[in-house]
Amino acid sequence: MTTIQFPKDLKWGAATAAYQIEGAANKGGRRPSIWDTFSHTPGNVKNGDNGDEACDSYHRYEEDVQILKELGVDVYRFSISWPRVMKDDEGTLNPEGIAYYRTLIQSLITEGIEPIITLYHWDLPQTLQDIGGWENRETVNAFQTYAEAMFREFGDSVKKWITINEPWCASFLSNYIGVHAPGKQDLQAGIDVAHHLLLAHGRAVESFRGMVPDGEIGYAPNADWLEPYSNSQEDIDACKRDMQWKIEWFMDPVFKGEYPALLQDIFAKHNAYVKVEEGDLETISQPIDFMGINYYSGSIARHKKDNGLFDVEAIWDGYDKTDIGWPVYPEGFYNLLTHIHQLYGDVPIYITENGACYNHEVENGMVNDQERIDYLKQHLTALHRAIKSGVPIKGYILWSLMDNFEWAEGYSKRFGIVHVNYRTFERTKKESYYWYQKVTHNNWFEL
Ligand SMILES: N=NNCCOCCOc1ccc(-c2cn(C[C@@H]3NC[C@@H](O)[C@H]3O)nn2)cc1
Repeated sequence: MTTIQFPKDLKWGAATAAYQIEGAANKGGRRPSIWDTFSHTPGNVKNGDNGDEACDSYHRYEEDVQILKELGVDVYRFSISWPRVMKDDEGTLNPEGIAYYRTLIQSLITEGIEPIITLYHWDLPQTLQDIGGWENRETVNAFQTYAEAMFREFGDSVKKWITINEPWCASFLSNYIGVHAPGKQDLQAGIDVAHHLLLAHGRAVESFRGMVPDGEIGYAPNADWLEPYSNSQEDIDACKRDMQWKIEWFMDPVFKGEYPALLQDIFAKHNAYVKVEEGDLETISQPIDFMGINYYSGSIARHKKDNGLFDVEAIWDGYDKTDIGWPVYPEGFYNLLTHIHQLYGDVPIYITENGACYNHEVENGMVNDQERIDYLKQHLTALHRAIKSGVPIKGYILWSLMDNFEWAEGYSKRFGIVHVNYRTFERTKKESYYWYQKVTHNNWFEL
């Protein structure tokens, strides 16, 4: 048997996000977010699902903290619901919301689990969307006000912070492709939102340096990996264009202080331009302490003329697929991490999301999700290979602790290592939970 042994200081974690697990959407003074509006609009979310109740973690957080404690993780990554903690967009706190997160944070620390807070995990207050949302530069100011309030309230006990989760999803998937909230299909809107998300990231980092001097802050881009189908320049260039859309478009501004020219030229062909104001890139590119990487899947891909923005076509035939239909592609994880290391050097990296959708149900009190264990083994092996290649990986945070509201897929797609019964909210630890529990305790696993 082969064992995969990780560095002793690697942090093990699990992740969730507010709108996906909390529920209590209209309780405790929470205001509506764009995902409340989007999910309550017929046709946007599978089966008409919404986050009104979700996993009811707002009321069941004590049980969830115990599940985390038994899991043996070092860190728990969760997000703060902006509309739950801010009464308005001018900085007025909602005491009930603040109290909820203070209790959650203290519960985690009491159990020896380090909290990692994500400030923006897509649940923008609807009141800001009503003035244009992230397309409006005013939302950047409101985000900085919110971030400063959170640093003031929780910076004494929380030392690791993530500004923006998956800016590609929150900008292009949501405002150009249109499958996530607010559901626009406008390339210029996607570019404007992406720029303002990066600017909001930079503003929060600026505030953080003065307010939490002993803390660490980063952000969490997502990327997949596209491997050229052939060594033709056409296929190589097609893959490069699509990957730049997730990697360079969101990392060059932060680490190089510029947007990639290749994509700016492509966007210009569609009369879409990034509108950078004086000082924006200086704000965006100030140093951060780590980068989160969210990876799920990838595939080979090839040039296909007039296909989408980048004349590229992913080829998913022949791959094992998860239950959300994405190829199982662990080599892409290794390729992505070493590629990012080559591009940006020794920026410390946390894997802030990696996991798989398998929709097993409870049978005789257990959930046999061997496919998820196999996915995790393959991807942790790829991670181990990347670490051995010199990529500075500081932690692995599994998506997700529990089944939850998977955005436009609703509750039809289960990513958790803990099963959730959405009628009773009963939690059932899956076989993958027990497998991961051994990894977090031993820091190695057997292939
Ligand atoms: N590339 N072009 N696509 C064109 C067609 O896209 C159609 C749909 O696309 C996508 C792409 C990506 C995702 C996605 C979901 N998660 C999982 C969540 N991560 C944050 C956390 O909350 C998890 O729930 N990560 N990524 C969904 C849909």
